[in-house]
Amino acid sequence: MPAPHNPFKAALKAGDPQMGCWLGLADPYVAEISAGAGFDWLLIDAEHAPNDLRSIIAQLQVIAGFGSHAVIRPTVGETWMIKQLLDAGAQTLLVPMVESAEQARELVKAVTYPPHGIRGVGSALARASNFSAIPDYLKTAREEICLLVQVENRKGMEALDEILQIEGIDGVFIGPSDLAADMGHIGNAAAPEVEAAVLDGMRKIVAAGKAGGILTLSPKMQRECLDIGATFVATDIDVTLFASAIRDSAKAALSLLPDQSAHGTAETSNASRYLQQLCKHWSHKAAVEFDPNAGTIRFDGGNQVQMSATATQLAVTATTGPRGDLERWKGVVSRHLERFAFREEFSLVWQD
Ligand SMILES: O=C(O)C(=O)C[C@H](O)[C@@H](O)CO
Repeated sequence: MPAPHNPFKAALKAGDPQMGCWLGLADPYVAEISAGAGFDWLLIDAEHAPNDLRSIIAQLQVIAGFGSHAVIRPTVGETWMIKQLLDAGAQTLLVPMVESAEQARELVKAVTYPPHGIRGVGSALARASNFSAIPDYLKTAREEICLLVQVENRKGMEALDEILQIEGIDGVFIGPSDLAADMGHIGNAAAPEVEAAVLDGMRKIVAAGKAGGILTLSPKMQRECLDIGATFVATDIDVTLFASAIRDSAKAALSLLPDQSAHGTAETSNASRYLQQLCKHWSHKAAVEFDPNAGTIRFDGGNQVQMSATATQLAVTATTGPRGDLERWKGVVSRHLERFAFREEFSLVWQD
C-alpha cells in the first residue's frame, strides 16, 4: 500500500489550474468551514500566521475530510521544520524566500529520503504513514510530495532561471508583496514595475514546464496569471475576509442606533466669519458645505458639525455616531471656535 495519492501534485503536472485560498486564522474550526467552501487548495500559513505544528496538524486533520488540498507554508525552509511537517502528513509544501538554485537543491534533499536526500526516517511514528499502517510509505512517499518554492525578491528573480532547472522543484510561486517591498514599492504590489516583473517571472516559470503560482487579490492579475498558464492561484485570505465582514457587520448594527448630538450657542457679531473659518479649516479632511449663513462638516468616522449664523448669534450642533465620544467632540469644536474668536470674549454655551 503506497503513500496517499497527491491529487494537487497530479493536477499541477497535468496543467489543470487549481484555485486556492490563504488560511491565516490558524484554527481548525475555520479550516473546516474553508474546506467546505469549494477551493481546490488551502494554504496553511506558518510564515505570517500564528500556526505551530499542533495547529497545522489539527487543520490537516479537518481538511482531510474534504476535497480541498492542504498546502503548508513553513516559516522558513529549514530541514528540521520540513521533516516535522512531512511526518505530520503534509504532502505539499510552499517554502518562502528561496533566492538561489543551491537553496532549492537543498530543499529537494530535505523532502527526499536517503540516499538521494536527507529527510530523517521516522515514519513509524508519523501521521504521514498513518502511524505505520502504510507499510511501503518510505519507498513511495517522495513521489507524492509536491515541493513548491517562493521567489519573492530581486535576488530570487535574478536566480529564477537556475532555480527552474532544479529537478524535484514542482512549482514556483511569485510573492508580489515581498517582491514589491524589495523593489522599493513596499505595500504596492500593483506598481506597474512590480506587476511587470511578476508577469515576466510567471512566463518564465510556465515556459520551463514548472507550475506557476501566486496569491493576489487583484482580479486583473488573477486573470493575467491564469492566461499565462499559472496553475496554482490563490485569490483570497480568510483573515481579510473575516476582518472586513465583521467590521461591516458592526457598522451596520450600530447604524441602527441614534446619533448623539449636543446644541450650543455663542453671542457674537462675528458668527458668519467664525462659521466660514471653521468650514474652511476642516474642508481638506471632511465633507464641507457652507455659505455665509449656514455650514455642515461631516467626517468619515461619524463626527459632524452643523452651524447657523445670524447678526448676533452662532448656533452649533455637534454630532457623533452612537458610540462616539460626544464630550470630546464638543471640546474640539469649542476650542477651534474660541481660537478663531481670540479678539473677543467668546463663549460657546452648550445646552446639553
Ligand atoms: O510576498 C507575497 O505576496 C506572499 O508571499 C504572500 C504574503 O506572504 C501573504 O501574507 C499575503 O500578503
